[in-house]
Amino acid sequence: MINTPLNQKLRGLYAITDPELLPEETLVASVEQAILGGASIIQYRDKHATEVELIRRAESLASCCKTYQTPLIINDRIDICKRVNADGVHLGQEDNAVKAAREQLGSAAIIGATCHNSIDLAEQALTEGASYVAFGRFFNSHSKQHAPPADLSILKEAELRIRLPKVAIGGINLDNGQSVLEHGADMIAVIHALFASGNVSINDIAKKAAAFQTLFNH
Ligand SMILES: Cc1ncc(COP(=O)(O)OP(=O)(O)O)c(N)n1
Ligand SMILES: Cc1nc(C(=O)O)sc1CCOP(=O)(O)O
Ligand SMILES: [Mg+2]
Repeated sequence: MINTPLNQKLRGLYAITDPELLPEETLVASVEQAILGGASIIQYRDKHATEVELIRRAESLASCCKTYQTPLIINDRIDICKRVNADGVHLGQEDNAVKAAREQLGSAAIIGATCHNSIDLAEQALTEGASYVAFGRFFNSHSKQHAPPADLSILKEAELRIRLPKVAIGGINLDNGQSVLEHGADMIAVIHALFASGNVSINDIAKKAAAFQTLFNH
């Protein structure tokens, strides 16, 4: 396993941003609420921003996350991670992506890999130097409806075979989160159930994050 002091944080609620739910005006304040509620790790995920917007938003988030000593992961973009001095990247199934990221970001970076429903992909990610493996989607997802489905049993299988923290993602909410943890997830990654509106106020994000974090105490 990669030995970073941040490894101790690879457990708990993994909050992922979404530009539709969190426009730039509310992005940092919303993420701050998630952190205050107890989120352990933040991912900046933004598929539609321009280069300038990506850098500006990632810089703002990096500054906020640094204040709270909460790791910031950048989705897809090693270059943006380097540019804003974030803690790591999350990568999909591009060829050798994890290996390239490890080479470019060094041994202290947190590098996550999407493994869908596959132990083989997780083994490959481990070999290439990943810090954690992500499985999903476990439930219907508002944020990525066509992500490949996964079965909760993959988490138990990974527990036996992959010596890395395991993230579960896809449609996770306060009702099904406990079952995901019971199957062996170390982190639950959430967009919609944490950041979707229906919030009476921004403070509700902190309350929801705290409720997710409570699941880890059982
Ligand atoms: C924690 C976490 N797990 C999975 C994903 C999905 O990554 P990917 O398959 O590359 O898809 P996009 O997020 O890029 O659409 C993730 N971002 N984070
Ligand atoms: C970004 C992403 N990746 C997934 C995968 O299965 O790889 S599911 C997903 C969306 C997660 O958002 P929500 O909590 O709103 O379902
Ligand atoms: Mg990706």
